Amino acid sequence: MKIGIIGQGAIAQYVQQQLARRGVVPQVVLARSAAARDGDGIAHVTDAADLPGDLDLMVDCAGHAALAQHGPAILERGLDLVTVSLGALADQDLHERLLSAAHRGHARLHLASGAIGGLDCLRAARVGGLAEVTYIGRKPPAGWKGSPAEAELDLDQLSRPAIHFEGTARKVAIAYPKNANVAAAVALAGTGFDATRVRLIADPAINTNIHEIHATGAFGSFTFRVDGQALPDNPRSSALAAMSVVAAIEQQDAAITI
Ligand SMILES: NC(=O)C1=CN([C@@H]2O[C@H](COP(=O)(O)OP(=O)(O)OC[C@H]3O[C@@H](n4cnc5c(N)ncnc54)[C@H](OP(=O)(O)O)[C@@H]3O)[C@@H](O)[C@H]2O)C=CC1
Ligand SMILES: O=C([O-])CC(=O)C(=O)O
Repeated sequence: MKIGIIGQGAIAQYVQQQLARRGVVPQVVLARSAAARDGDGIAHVTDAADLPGDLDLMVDCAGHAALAQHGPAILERGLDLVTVSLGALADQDLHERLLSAAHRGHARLHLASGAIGGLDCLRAARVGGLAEVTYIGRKPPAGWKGSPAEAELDLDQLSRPAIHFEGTARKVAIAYPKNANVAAAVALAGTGFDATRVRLIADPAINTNIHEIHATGAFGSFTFRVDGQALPDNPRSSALAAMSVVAAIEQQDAAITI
């Protein structure tokens, strides 16, 4: 597969390392600057129009702004796109633009599962009717740096768990673009952005990113919890999110998928 990657941060680097283990070197990186990293030897471009014509897949590891900036043009030229920036779809206008670009280009936008699991259960349960879905995200204070939690709490002085957001998945996905893509994943697999309830907690007693789903419906009830290790280069982002991108790439090439 000929792959291009958007971004060169913590997730993108993990993905590149894992691809290298599988003998795959990305053809191109779409970045904010065309200057290649020392020794990476990969072409860098800053505009989707400059991507090589023979790519099989683009992979967004760069966040909401990058998906909004490049996603529609990539899909419109007929290139499938894997993204980890699911929360961007809470913006209805962008959602529409991505959808119509995908239709026009006969391309697909694949949403990586990210730092959470259990989305298959929600997707199936939705068929019979979901009554209530709640997502609770809990991270150490450092994991909320650079988010609206800083305006609610003194993250450096926290001595007990503190809630800094309660509301809908739509609100949180837009307000916390670097931290609440998981809420968007739960919403998109389950009851949607406006019906999914979300609570975010900064907890000084933990050192993992803990994500929980509680769902009830015609199927019965379901609880999911993951204690995720953060990526060494970014305490905000769980390693599982980067792993899910690699898993999504592997699915694109597989004859049998799960
Ligand atoms: N679905 C999920 O569960 C999760 C999703 N995420 C999403 O993934 C994103 C990336 O995470 P992570 O790698 O840890 O973050 P980092 O901050 O480590 O890296 C972000 C990278 O994206 C690049 N970037 C930002 N905007 C653009 C743009 N417009 N065009 C091209 N590149 C751009 C940055 O470029 P530069 O170097 O120039 O700053 C940087 O290389 C998060 O912002 C979040 O939205 C994160 C964790 C979990
Ligand atoms: O990586 C995580 O634990 C979750 C995250 O940042 C997000 O949902 O955007």
